[in-house]
Formats: sequence, C-alpha cells, structure tokens
Amino acid sequence: MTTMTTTTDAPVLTATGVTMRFGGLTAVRTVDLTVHHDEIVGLIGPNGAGKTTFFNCLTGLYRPTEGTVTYRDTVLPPKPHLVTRAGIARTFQNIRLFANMTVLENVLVGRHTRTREGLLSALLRSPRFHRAEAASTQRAMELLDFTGLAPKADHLARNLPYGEQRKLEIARALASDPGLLLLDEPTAGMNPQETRATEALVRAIREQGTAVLVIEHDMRFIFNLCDRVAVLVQGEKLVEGTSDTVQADERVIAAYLGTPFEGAPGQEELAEVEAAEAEAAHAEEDR
Ligand SMILES: Nc1ncnc2c1ncn2[C@@H]1O[C@H](COP(=O)(O)OP(=O)(O)OP(=O)(O)O)[C@@H](O)[C@H]1O
Repeated sequence: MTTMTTTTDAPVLTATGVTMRFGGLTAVRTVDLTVHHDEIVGLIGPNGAGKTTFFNCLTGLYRPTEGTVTYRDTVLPPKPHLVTRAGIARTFQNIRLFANMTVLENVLVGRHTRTREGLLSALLRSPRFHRAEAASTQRAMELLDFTGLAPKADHLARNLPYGEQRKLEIARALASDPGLLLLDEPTAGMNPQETRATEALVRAIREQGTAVLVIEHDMRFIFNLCDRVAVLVQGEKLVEGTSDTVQADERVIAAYLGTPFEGAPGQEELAEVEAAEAEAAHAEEDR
C-alpha cells in the first residue's frame, strides 16, 4: 500500500508536466495543475481537447508519457487501484454502474478499497468480518442519505432514472472516502433542475472535506461552482484562473466559449481555432 504523509496546506493534487502521446498524436501536452483541499476546480475545453485523457493520466488508467501526478505528498504509481487507495476517486463520462445490483450494493462495491478484511476472514465469516461488513453498510447508507438516494437503496440500479444513476455513481465514488473526487461530465444528459441539484451536491461534497476536479461542458454549472477553471485546447493548458478571468479571456472565447464580445479576435485567429477543432475531430474519427 502507498504510504503518505499528510500536511494540511499541501495541495491534494499536483500534476506536473503531464504529457500523453498516442503514436503521433499528443493528446495532453505538459499540463500542470494543482487542486487544494478546499477547492472545486473546473477543467473545460472543446471536444477532443484532452480532458478525459488527462483524467485517465491522473487516475492511473493511462501511464503518462511524461510527467508526474502527486496526491498530497505521494507520487502516484499509474495503477488505478493504488490511486483510489491513496485518496482519489472518479466518475466516468459514460455511466458505469452494476445495472443488476441494488443501489446499496453498488455503493458497497465502492467501499472495498477501504475494507481491510482478507479473503480468509470473509470465507470464515469471522466476527471481525461481520463487524467490518456492518460498518461498510452503515457508511454506504450515510452516503445514500447524503445523495438523496436512501429511499431507493433496495432498487436495482438499472431502474433508477438517469439523473439518479449519475448521483449513484457519485455516491459510489465517495464510498472510498476520497480526498479528491474527479467528475467527468456529471451533468451530461440532465435536465436543468437535475443540473442545479448536482451543483448543490458538489458544493456539499467540498463542505464535507473532499476537493473536486470537474470536467463539464455546461458553462453555467462551471462558472457558478468553480473556484478556479483551467482551459485545455488541443492538449495544452491555454488559461487558468477564476471564473471571471476565464470567461473574459479573449483566447478562451475564441477557442471555446464562442460568445461575441468587443474586440473579438481577427479572422485569422478564428480560422486557426476552427482548423484546430477540425483536426481534433479528424483524429477522433480516425480512432
Ligand atoms: N486511447 C486513445 N488512443 C488514441 N487516441 C486517443 C485515445 N484516447 C483519446 N485519444 C485522442 O486524444 C484526443 C483527446 O481526447 P479526449 O477524449 O481526452 O478529449 P476530451 O477533451 O475529453 O473530449 P470530449 O469533451 O469530447 O470528451 C482526441 O483527439 C482523441 O481522439
């Protein structure tokens, strides 16, 4: 298991020079990013900008071609289970629940990295195993309460409406008691009411002591919620700053937000951005 020394003011996440190449394509290029324990940080950018690839580097699904990822004071090995155990949990862009398991069981699955009981103890169904199981169930129920899903604990995950399935993914991720939660498009497919509820949930998660890094295309969600926003374009961090700074940045408007503003970039600059997006779209088609 990874050992770590925890200091209160160290960032929970420090990504340094993270680069990910797939053959000739550099999906993420020397990206630095920090997240502190009390922050909600947004990661935005056009389709194909490298946001999910960056998440995959942070969570050990990909071994970055270059760079390091540090959780508090520990450099993380690129292994998902070690990253989870260290304190980083995530949700995915496409819902990944166990459809035929109950809501409670799905959260219990997320608890396993925090359960120390070995196989032998489980097979013998020792008193220690029963105590651990009861504690896990209690924690899972607390999380279902927290996310508003407790009344549906016994329902099959596949029978939940879409917005609740997304909430369940968050509850399951929280079951590993993370210090940092990564959310990949948590409001995709949600109606405005569900989106506002998710906003409140993310704030509550931060208030409970878990920092959040969130990828989202809903700009109202991002700018309402985030203390800081980083913008990726073609794999590179274009701008990072407060919501106000990022919204007003001409390069971000040109490359992503696309809202007309005074002193808009010239045709040449816009053509460059369109070409960049077309290139990213071709790369996607070629996958
Ligand atoms: N496993 C892979 N192999 C090859 N290329 C990949 C792989 N994963 C991603 N890419 C490419 O890397 C680039 C970044 O993709 P990524 O999915 O990270 O973008 P994104 O910003 O998350 O996009 P979206 O907002 O559409 O989810 C794209 O050009 C994509 O085609």
